Amino acid sequence: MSLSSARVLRTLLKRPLPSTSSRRASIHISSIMSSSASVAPAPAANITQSHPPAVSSRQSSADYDTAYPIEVRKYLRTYGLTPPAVESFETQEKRCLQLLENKQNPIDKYQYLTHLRNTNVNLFYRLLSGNVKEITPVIYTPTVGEACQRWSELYTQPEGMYLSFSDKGNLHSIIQNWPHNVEITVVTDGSRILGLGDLGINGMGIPVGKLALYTACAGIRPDATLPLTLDLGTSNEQLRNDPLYLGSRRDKVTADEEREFLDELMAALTERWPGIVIQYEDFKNPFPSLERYQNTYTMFNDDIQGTGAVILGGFINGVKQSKVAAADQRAVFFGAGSAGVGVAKQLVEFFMNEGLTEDQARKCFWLVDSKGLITNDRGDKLAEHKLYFSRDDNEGKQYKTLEDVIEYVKPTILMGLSTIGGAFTPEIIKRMAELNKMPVIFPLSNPSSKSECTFEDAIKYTEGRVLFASGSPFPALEYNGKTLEPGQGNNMYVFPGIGLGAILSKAVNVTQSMIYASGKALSESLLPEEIEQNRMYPDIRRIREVSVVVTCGVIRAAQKAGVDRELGLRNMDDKALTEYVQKRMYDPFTEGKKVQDEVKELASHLSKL
Ligand SMILES: NC(=O)C1=CN([C@@H]2O[C@H](COP(=O)(O)OP(=O)(O)OC[C@H]3O[C@@H](n4cnc5c(N)ncnc54)[C@H](OP(=O)(O)O)[C@@H]3O)[C@@H](O)[C@H]2O)C=CC1
Ligand SMILES: CC(=O)C(=O)O
Ligand SMILES: [Mg+2]
Repeated sequence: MSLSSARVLRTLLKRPLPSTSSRRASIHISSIMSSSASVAPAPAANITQSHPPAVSSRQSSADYDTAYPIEVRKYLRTYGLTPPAVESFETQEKRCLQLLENKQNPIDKYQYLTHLRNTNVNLFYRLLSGNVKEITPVIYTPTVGEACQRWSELYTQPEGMYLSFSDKGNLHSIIQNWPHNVEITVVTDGSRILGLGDLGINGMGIPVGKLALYTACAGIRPDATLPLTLDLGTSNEQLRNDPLYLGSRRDKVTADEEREFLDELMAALTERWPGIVIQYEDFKNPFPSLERYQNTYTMFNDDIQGTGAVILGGFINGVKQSKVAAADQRAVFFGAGSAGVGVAKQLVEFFMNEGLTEDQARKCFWLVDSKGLITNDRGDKLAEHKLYFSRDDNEGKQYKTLEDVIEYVKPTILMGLSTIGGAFTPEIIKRMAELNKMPVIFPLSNPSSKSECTFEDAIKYTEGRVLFASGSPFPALEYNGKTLEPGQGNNMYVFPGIGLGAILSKAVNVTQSMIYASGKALSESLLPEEIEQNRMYPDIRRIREVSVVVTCGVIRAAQKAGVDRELGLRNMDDKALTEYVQKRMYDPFTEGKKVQDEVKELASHLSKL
């Protein structure tokens, strides 16, 4: 494309471009009119002057794809900036997989993948989509746990926004610095990162990882995602004393200060990007913010609600195998925090749908925290979120250890959301196997080091009869001549579909019915052969098609609740809705093709002049 065409192109581009975004147009025009590598429209004036350069380059990194044909490189003005060969996707993938394999440890692999995402975003997502089972454990749990623990040590570039408590009063203005239009953000204050405790702003790895899954699993465009970390101080003294720590060295703000900050944040985000979906993640006490914002903003809490939905999905399929009726279920939850209570509440709703009254359903649950079984007469002041499940039928007796609780309750279900690795000892697992034909044992704490037991132990000590799902992945096992696949009860099966469903339906709120629908849709996404294999969760390699099913379920629930604003979707039958969702998903395999089509179309316009 010659420079003399620039004026003609400028006239042409006053019209909307045929296929790709105006972003592409701005790259093209700016790259032709000047030699600067400008990417995004300038932000409004604000107190911070410039964009972080690495963020900008991350968002334009697709332009340096070695799969682009020569004419596309010329169009993008990247000709000569990449090696001459025009590569197939297969060759690119081969190199990436080789490089990954040659890295000795998980964190090196994590760093390589971060680099790849920042230098060729479409290739990163092609690689991830084609190897989701192998790569998810590197960019998400368990490796993301270590990445967060070492974030300050390993830091090389910004990958999202950091907002500090000292920025209060200016959040609206600072948010204008983000150079892209955002459809979804994942926000954390780092105060409970997986089961690893308060990691302060080092928790940024979680929004980055979750949003990468949003793109890979639900096809939300990478540049429409905003990883957001709130620097509200940290209770982690070791971090505050670490010379490399990149956050404020102050103690955690008070609950009142946090609320004021979040009020301003929520208003600022929605003012800049009306309709933005806001996912809360890994806050130490997320109940107040969920309560406060769920009816006012398009937001949800992944640890309470997403986890509840994903366990609901697997549990519905587990019950079909164990055939234990709702009325006969007795569930012991080891851990009564956001995830424990979130999951228990979701299962209460399921038991009610199975015919129990709310009180009957609630009575099927015994929750255990760091002080033992939660009862009304335990003698301590219970946190608000524990009250609903607090028992009043313990006849004055207190049960302090998990073993004691198991002997008392004789459970059919044992859930682990405690952050205590190895808490389900061989004795506990064996006891569950004595009590049940098919015990449900879900060690759901993350990362793997915090899992309450391994898949191997669960199989060994139940003689292969366990219905098992863990939060972090475990390898498959050979047992009695059969290959057994562990279930992965991780909210990654549902949050991408909850987010995409909320975006596409333009939901004003994320209702409880939408959350429930996501779990229900997940349970219905199993293929006949997966049911045949007694799986509770679909093969993770199908996560993209599963996310479409979940998204459709969420959209239908939004319509039923009347919170949708994209009314056109109401008239679509299920097939049309599925196709609509699929069409709206970013596909890293066809991105390059779109640019090629654009080049062809422009060339054809020019030839007619
Ligand atoms: N699989 C998945 O998709 C998900 C997994 N998780 C995982 O679940 C775990 C918990 O998360 P979350 O609920 O948000 O965390 P919280 O900090 O909110 O809750 C942790 C709970 O575990 C209890 N606990 C801590 N130590 C012990 C102990 N020694 N014995 C018994 N109970 C104990 C705590 O007790 P107390 O209340 O007394 O402090 C608390 O009730 C994390 O590891 C997280 O990674 C979370 C979300 C999703
Ligand atoms: C999976 C997840 O959200 C967690 O462990 O916190
Ligand atoms: Mg979480």
